[in-house]
Amino acid sequence: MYVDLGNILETTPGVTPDILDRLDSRVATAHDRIQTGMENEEHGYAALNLPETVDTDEIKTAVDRFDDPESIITVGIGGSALGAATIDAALSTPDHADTYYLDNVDPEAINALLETIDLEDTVVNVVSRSGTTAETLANFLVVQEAMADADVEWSDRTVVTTGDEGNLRDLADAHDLPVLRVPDGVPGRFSALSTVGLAVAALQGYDLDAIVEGAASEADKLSGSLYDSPAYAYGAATYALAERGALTNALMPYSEDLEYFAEWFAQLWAESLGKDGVGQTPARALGATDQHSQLQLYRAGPRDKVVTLVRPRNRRDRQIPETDLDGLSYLGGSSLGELLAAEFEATEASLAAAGRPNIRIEIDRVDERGIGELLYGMEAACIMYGELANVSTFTQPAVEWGKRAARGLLGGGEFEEAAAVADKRELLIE
Ligand SMILES: O=P(O)(O)OC[C@H]1O[C@H](O)[C@H](O)[C@@H](O)[C@@H]1O
Repeated sequence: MYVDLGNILETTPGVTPDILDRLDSRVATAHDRIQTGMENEEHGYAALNLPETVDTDEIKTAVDRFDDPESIITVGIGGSALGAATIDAALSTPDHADTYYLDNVDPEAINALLETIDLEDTVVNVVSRSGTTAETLANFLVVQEAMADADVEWSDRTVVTTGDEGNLRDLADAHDLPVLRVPDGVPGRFSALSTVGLAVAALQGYDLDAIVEGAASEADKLSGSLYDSPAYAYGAATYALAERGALTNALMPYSEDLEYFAEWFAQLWAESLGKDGVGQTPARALGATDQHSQLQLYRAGPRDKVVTLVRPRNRRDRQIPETDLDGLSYLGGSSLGELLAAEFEATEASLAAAGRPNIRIEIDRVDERGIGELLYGMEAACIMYGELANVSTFTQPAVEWGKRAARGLLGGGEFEEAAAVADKRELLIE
């Protein structure tokens, strides 16, 4: 992964080489803390050990029994869906299995899927770290029933990824389902490089070891200086920018294959860093498409953003046919890749000219190695940001409140505080 901070120095008042140099001594201290956490396998920090600890053979063996399915349904939410979906979206081609992610409980969407899919040729991949998430368990019960109704032996078509306890573990034990274990100390949003994120990749036949090698190459670059570690450079720079008012981080991949990566990044950044009244709001954009929709705001709206542009340095290309249409001759002889590169650089220039900070992130290619680099690099960046901002990166108490509230409102437990707040919604305008 390559991180180019060039434009933030030119565009952001107060972010000077001098500031980065001073920040670098704090990066060194934070790196020591991170290393201690990794060595002691502390909760959260243990995720950065995954390139060394993940057992790819275990994952491949667990899914071996499923022979080339037509479809894969992943039932999971948040960190239990986004990592797998990001890897899959980056690597999938039309000859792979169709993949679906039940990460919502919208009955219309689930009915539509279950009514059209061939359940006999489907593998169900159920993922929940806690094993207790209401949405995931509800969706799994629905899928299980649909399979039984279609005379499909659901227990032969299901693989579970979960922890040692919880409803999902009980269910797996009761039906003798194959179980992949969620490693200790790895929070959901940092679990893409574990059993949680790699089971779909294994089912699809992607090269798990190359994903892990990509991640390991970023791990090798973690050091006590932001100038030597692209991941730390990104974490430290976005922190410095947030301190100077860049409270939104618009992540804009110039690659359709990386569109989902922006979704994954949004959870990582929002849940990890949004604490104690601080944080940086992730926004999702896609280049070049959103140049024609969101760029106006990023260049001319409030000065409260940094734009992160992401692209592969190499990709398969396609020539644009020559044309003699008036005014279009400039396209002839170019390729779509060249046009996309010009759009990317034009966006950087356009933001910089308006004094808007932007950071460039590149990988060599969107392949197994590249996606491993990006996932690991951004996780390390996030942890570095969290250390500098002094937030508890690995907790999500605000989400827990909502989970308990939903359960309480459904009658699954007392939570009077939520009921009292819900009852106060009386300002109905019709
Ligand atoms: O994997 P699970 O335990 O089902 O959790 C799924 C998701 O639940 C919550 O919303 C947490 O805030 C997320 O961080 C987590 O990824």
